[in-house]
Amino acid sequence: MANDGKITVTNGVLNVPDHATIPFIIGDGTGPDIWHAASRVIEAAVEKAYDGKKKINWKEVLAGEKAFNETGDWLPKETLDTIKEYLIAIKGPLTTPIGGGFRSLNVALRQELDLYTCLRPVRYFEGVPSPVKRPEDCDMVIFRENTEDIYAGIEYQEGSDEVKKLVNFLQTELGVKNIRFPETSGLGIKPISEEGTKRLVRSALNYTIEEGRKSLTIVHKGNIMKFTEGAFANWAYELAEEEFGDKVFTWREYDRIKDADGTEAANKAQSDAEAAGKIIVKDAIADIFLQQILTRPKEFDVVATMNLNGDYVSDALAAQVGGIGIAPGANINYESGHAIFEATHGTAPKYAGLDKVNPSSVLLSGVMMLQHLGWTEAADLITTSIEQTIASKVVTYDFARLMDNATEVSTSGFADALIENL
Ligand SMILES: NC(=O)C1=CN([C@@H]2O[C@H](COP(=O)(O)OP(=O)(O)OC[C@H]3O[C@@H](n4cnc5c(N)ncnc54)[C@H](OP(=O)(O)O)[C@@H]3O)[C@@H](O)[C@H]2O)C=CC1
Ligand SMILES: O=C(O)CCC(=O)C(=O)O
Ligand SMILES: [Mg+2]
Repeated sequence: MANDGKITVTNGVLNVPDHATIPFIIGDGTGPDIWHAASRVIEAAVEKAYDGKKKINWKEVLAGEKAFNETGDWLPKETLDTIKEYLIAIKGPLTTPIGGGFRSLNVALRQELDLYTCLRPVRYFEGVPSPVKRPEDCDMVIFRENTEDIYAGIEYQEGSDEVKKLVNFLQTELGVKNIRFPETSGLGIKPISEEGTKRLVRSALNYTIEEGRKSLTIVHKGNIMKFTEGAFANWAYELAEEEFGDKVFTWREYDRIKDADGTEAANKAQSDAEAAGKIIVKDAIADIFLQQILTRPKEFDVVATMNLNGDYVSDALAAQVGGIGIAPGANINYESGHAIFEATHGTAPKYAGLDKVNPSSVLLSGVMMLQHLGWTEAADLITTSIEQTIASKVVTYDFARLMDNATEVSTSGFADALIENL
């Protein structure tokens, strides 16, 4: 096989061979259940769309429990090297221990490969049971900054020498007086940078333009964390106005017009901008945002936010369209071309090996991957098949328990039904 099926990138554009080699991590817990189902559907869709002309050659790389059992290493260097070399990968979920133990392998992969955008589209599939009245109103795309924030892992344990030094430094050098219980505090540091913010917001605005979306909402808690979350909002607006000036109308612009010429002039400027097809760049404080995505979801479209907010928002929005069983995602560096596609959910360990959970999240992550490769025909076949299969009420347990007259199928049974409906 020429070039061993390697995908390459030239000036940000992918070169994808017809027989592409894609590394995959099978994942912990329910990872193998969903991977076996999803990979079968992807293979069948590619075969049907291209009649053998295009093909994916899966290349397994190890991480998590399987890696530890086989190599003694949770995230072997070979895995990182292979993904670096082959550019695009897909993975199942990996376990992270709580309150101690090793740091997240999922986060480590994103940091090692500098996959600064966590892209999580949230859309409704007709027939999926949802806790809200009009789930179809929720059609949002989350751009979550993926390398900074408290996920950088700069955290010191209560009682450690490091925390004592840091508390002492904060109190004596910086005059900090309000660590409420300095002897028994653990401390975490939250780095948010101008570069990190701007590259994320640039990717979100490029996407907004390319996909013909209408608005970008910057979600932050900048009233409380002024120099991290507040700075994120400021840099986001700055980037939007400096680099996308003729294509956007920002709420900062609105405020400037309002201050100079009054509310009526500002309202007119915004409606003129909307009529001209400009993207409205606005912001929302994270707490009210979590309320408004439920009460007025139509007002939100593309969303840009930091790592922790993005993690919470991802699961909250997934719930609105039927839950974490149908929530895909991708971790992308648009410049290097590196990308790892993965579901939003975790390992769901209580269901491991039961052939029970919904494979749609990792499968739709595969659909995102096919779109990213330009293999849109195969991607569309899978999307349509998921639509038809759910509409016929053939679903896994998570949907079946909330639907009347559903036919509950296993993970592999759902994959069979999807292949049948391709
Ligand atoms: N990117 C990654 O690899 C991620 C890894 N994790 C890790 O996963 C582990 C478990 O995390 P936890 O917080 O329990 O979250 P999980 O997402 O693993 O599971 C929580 C619940 O979500 C539902 N769920 C999850 N996956 C599916 C699916 N495929 N189909 C249907 N329902 C599903 C189940 O709900 P119900 O009980 O109602 O049936 C499950 O009990 C932790 O170690 C965590 O760190 C977490 C998130 C992302
Ligand atoms: O890495 C983990 O274990 C959890 C990460 C997570 O929840 C996410 O990225 O959505
Ligand atoms: Mg999460």
